[in-house]
Amino acid sequence: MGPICYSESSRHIERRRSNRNIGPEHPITTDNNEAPPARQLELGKEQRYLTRLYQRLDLLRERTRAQLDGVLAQGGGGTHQNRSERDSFAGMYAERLSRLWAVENGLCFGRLDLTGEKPLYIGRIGMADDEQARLLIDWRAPVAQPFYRATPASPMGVTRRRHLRTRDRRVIGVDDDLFDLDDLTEADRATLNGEAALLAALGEKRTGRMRDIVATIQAEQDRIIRSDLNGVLVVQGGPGTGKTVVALHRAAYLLYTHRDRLARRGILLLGPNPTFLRYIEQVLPSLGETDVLLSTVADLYPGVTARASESAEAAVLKGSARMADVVAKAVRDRQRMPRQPVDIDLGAYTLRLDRRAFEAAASRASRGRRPHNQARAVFVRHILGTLAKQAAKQLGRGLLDEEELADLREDLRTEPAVKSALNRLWPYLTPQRLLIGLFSSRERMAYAGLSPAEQDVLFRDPPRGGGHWTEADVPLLDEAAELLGDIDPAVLRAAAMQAEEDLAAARRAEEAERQSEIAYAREVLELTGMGGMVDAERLAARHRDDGSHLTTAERAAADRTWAYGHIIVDEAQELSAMAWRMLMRRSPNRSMTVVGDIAQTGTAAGAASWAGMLDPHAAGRWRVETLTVNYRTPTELMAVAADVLTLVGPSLRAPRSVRETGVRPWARRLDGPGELGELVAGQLVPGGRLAVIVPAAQAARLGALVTAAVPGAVAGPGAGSLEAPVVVLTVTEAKGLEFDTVIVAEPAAILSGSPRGAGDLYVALTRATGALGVAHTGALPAVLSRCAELPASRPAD
Ligand SMILES: Nc1ncnc2c1ncn2[C@@H]1O[C@H](COP(=O)(O)OP(=O)(O)OP(=O)(O)O)[C@@H](O)[C@H]1O
Repeated sequence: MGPICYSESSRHIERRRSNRNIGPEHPITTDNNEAPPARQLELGKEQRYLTRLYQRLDLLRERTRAQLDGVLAQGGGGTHQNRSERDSFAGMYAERLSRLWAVENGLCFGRLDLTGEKPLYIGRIGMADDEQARLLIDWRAPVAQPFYRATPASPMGVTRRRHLRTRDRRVIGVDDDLFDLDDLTEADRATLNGEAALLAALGEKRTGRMRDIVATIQAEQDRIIRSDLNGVLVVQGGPGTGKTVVALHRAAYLLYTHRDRLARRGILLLGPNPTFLRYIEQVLPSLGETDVLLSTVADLYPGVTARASESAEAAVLKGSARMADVVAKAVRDRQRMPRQPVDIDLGAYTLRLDRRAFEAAASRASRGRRPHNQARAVFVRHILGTLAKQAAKQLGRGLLDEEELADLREDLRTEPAVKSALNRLWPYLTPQRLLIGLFSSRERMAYAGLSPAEQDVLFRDPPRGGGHWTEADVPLLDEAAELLGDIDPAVLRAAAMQAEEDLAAARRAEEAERQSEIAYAREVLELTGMGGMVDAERLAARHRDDGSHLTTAERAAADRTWAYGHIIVDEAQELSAMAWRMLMRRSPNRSMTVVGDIAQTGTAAGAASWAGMLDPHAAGRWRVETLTVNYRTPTELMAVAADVLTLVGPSLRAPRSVRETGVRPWARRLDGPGELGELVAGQLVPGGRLAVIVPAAQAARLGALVTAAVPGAVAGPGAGSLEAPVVVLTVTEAKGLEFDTVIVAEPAAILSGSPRGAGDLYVALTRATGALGVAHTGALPAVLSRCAELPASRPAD
């Protein structure tokens, strides 16, 4: 037994293989499709099966909807327990229903024929009939594994792997890989062509949103998706090797396989920026999984939205590991005795706190490594004790018994002068207040160990309003929160009561929120087809009450100390040492998938090696898997990118591309930047998406030129950027994304724009799935000499 070999076509296949660099692990397949009647017969058979599956899906949806309706119809009355039981049933049915709706497209995409067994159909979810006979196998189930892993060398009992291509509810194609030559029938010959599914998927126009690849996962990717949950798995791979998409499928796989553990603790998926999260956000729902928290470092600290920008120098310094020590010292600075003793004027008499009294209280407070805000209670108790004794003496009351001293202590506690002295000596601190105080005082920065030059980089006046936090501040806030601990809720409540105006404003906001929830509930009802059956206002009210309805992801997002069941980090090479510390606190069990490419590191605070970033936290507990095949960028484009990669590191190797287009990348010299708009307009392909990737320093100017010249073009990563036919982005903004056509503008400025300029240019050149061009006003960098320089006004044919 072995892979099929037609005399004529095998040579053809070998040629296709070397062209597309598909490895020997792939079964040999042909695109011999000449047997229409036999092929039609196969299509008809598969259509009948698919129709049956959709009928079953419709039935399950109807049943689930009836169950949900039944629970909701019971209303909101009864005991608390009744209500909470009903809520959890309603939540369960609603989730099941949305899962059943999510799998409409591509419900079933494969069939596995195994020796001596009935064929298994593989799809997005598992389904059985009322007698519990399997109709469809979830792609994540162990029995589905051969669909992705079987090779001629190791067929895993598979005789045939069939890819079903469907549109809406119709079968439009079947492509087979055969592993058994013995029983080759006429029908088999008509459907052989296993690579077709992959190549068809890769050749499709991009929509601006990442799609799932569940039908065409490749063996090396499948191994990563199903890799063990424990420990840190690093997935290293060049651009376009599927790291992101594999990470997303791994999240879906882990939720399926370890649902109990992960449903409680949740999965966090960290991406580089909000645009990237929007780009990938549809993949998990299309796999039927909605309860994964997608976030960026900038959004990981509850209550802070870090969008301000700062110099690269400041970001690098804030990201360095020694900032942990700086923050710790900044906290200790707030527990220091002033140079002079503190006099507390109580009108009738004056109390004095000297160094001895302070140090005795401070050393008691610091025992047991309590966080600052909790230690404050011990400090205050001690100081009040000292002051009470002094007061007794001054009042001439001599020795007091314990009870009298306690009364005196309590009296002193409420004295404004005492309160104010205590607040100076050991203030309640929020992380925000600590950092603002640190960066606006050279004296405090010096105490925390920052040199005068570093103080110049970090100094900033205390901010007037919100919106001043940067991404690099977030791990520092988190670090500070660890050392400070929570503030006593009673203290917080008292402070909140004083803020009456805020409360009134909050009430008004709440009413607005209520209205928007009702509007949202209406939309949900329409979308799920439940309108008419359930009242939107009642549904909204249900979801407003006490938070018990929140999903795991929502609860985790609001809790800084949440420990996730698993964390997936994409573009992980960009994370600073301080960001890793923050993440590791959220992953005490060190169950993580870390996805990235050291060669694409753009930020100076990012990784130079995985060991450098992971050894401090998970020495001996991380393993590396490498992806080697580029599914995005055609060979011709990758050749240009590979030249640039040698500037990043002479020993680095670009991944091999799975396909070629026959179109060479071009370069076009512009007489002035003003020509850029016209050039871009000439490259538009109907229905295709084009990105112009520009140096950060010229983003505003070039963005304006392109948007003025091309209708519908968008500059920057804001709303609508993913859907626009043309978008102008910097390299940082384009990281992780892909487009049909890419034009890299002013590559020399990208190269010289940062210490990691070569890495940036490499990233920019590898964003295209189809065509690549370079537009330059100065000389073309020598490293891009492989591009065909176009003298004429028409850039490429
Ligand atoms: N097995 C597959 N079947 C179909 N498409 C695939 C497959 N693997 C990857 N792709 C496609 O290749 C493209 C690149 O994938 P992805 O963005 O995950 O790569 P990446 O390694 O994260 O790239 P980068 O590091 O450049 O951001 C995507 O369009 C993805 O859908």
